[in-house]
Amino acid sequence: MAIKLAVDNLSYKYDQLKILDKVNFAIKEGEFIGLIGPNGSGKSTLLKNVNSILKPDDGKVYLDNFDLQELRKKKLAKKLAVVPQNTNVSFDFTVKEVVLMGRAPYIGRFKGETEEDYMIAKEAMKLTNTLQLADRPINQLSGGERQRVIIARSLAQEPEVLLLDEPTSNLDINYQLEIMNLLKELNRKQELTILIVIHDLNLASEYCDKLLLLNEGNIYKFGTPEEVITTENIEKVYGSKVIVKKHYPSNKPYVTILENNYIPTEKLDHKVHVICGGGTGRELIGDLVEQGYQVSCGVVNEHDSDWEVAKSFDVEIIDEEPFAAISQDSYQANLDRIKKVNTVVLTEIPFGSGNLLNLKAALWAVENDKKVIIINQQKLSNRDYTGGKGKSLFKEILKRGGIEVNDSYGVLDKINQYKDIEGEE
Ligand SMILES: Nc1ncnc2c1ncn2[C@@H]1O[C@H](COP(=O)(O)OP(=O)(O)OP(=O)(O)O)[C@@H](O)[C@H]1O
Repeated sequence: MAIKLAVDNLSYKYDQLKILDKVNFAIKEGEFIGLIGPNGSGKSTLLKNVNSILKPDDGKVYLDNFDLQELRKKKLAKKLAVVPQNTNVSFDFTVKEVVLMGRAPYIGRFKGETEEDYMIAKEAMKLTNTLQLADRPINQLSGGERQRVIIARSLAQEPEVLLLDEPTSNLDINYQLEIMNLLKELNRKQELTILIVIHDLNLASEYCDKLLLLNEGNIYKFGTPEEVITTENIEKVYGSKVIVKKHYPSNKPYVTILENNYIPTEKLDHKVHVICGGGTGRELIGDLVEQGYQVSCGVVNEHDSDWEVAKSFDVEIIDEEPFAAISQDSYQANLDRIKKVNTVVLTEIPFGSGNLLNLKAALWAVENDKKVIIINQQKLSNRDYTGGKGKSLFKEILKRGGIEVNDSYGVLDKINQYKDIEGEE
């Protein structure tokens, strides 16, 4: 795909205050890019530079390899449309009139709108579900309705690139999804290239091909949602504790923000050890910590995503070097930890020769009268790469009293029951 929009070494200052500092990125034709970042990180300023409302102090923006500053306004408006953050319209135009304004770059001097202009405006209203509002004065509409009308106006421009500055901020959840679905459809069917400022990280992750994460006027990361929305990136840039899981069924990253005050300072007496790895324990570790349990986990490889989450919660970790098989020492350390806890949880880890000792640790736990809860929704046969050794250990754990549950909610239910029984004893 050809490069549609390129930002080359762009810097921008408001008075003497540097807001954007040597920003570089390129968007290919037909890409759907989300511009994310904390308040004040420079997203709107970047969009205004791309849209030529602001003139860069340094660097250039290229649209189809043409310097944007050199393009005549009408020509630019046929290629690039903007949905601004503020959708107030100063005069009391009707919706139909506002949408027709999108046709301005196509209407010759001293000429009126043609039949074709009306047809295109009507189509834009149909797409944005605003046709029924056509004769209403725009200033009497709700914020969400007005926002959809402004999107209709920009579609009437028949642009190749659409820039949107938080178009979903005033919308209720249904309209947010409706707008994002509409944008996705325009992007896929008409190959509209989209750059959208969006605060909701989960919407951004779900809908955008790539995300551009801004931090203090610099690009912190530009890549696929999987590359950008990681616990580490989000915590660094936004400064809040988060859990990043995969969202079902899209498998895109999904962020849950954990306020610090969600983590109880007083811990419960009940200790839980999570045998996990490869991201299978992330969600559960977060939930257990939030509920106040004393949590440990292992054996996990350093920098594995479970390890990252455990680290961010100061959970005790029995760890192994990155990508290394579990050593006897780590296995023993895992058993030593298990001796001290009330409950052991085995998550849905795929098993290979490198981590079979984690299954053995779960078996050891149940043989030593620990309560062992096993998350087992995905068939073991789909995640056993040990030629049957894993399966027989697994059967043994069940035979000796391991309790199966479907997911982390099931685990929390069981542990809450155990904790209450202990409290009564
Ligand atoms: N017209 C202006 N004059 C002076 N400073 C400005 C102006 N507009 C924005 N700024 C400052 O520039 C910085 C970046 O603002 P910008 O609006 O680009 O951030 P943003 O990432 O879009 O923020 P938000 O998420 O809050 O919309 C902020 O510190 C802001 O106060």
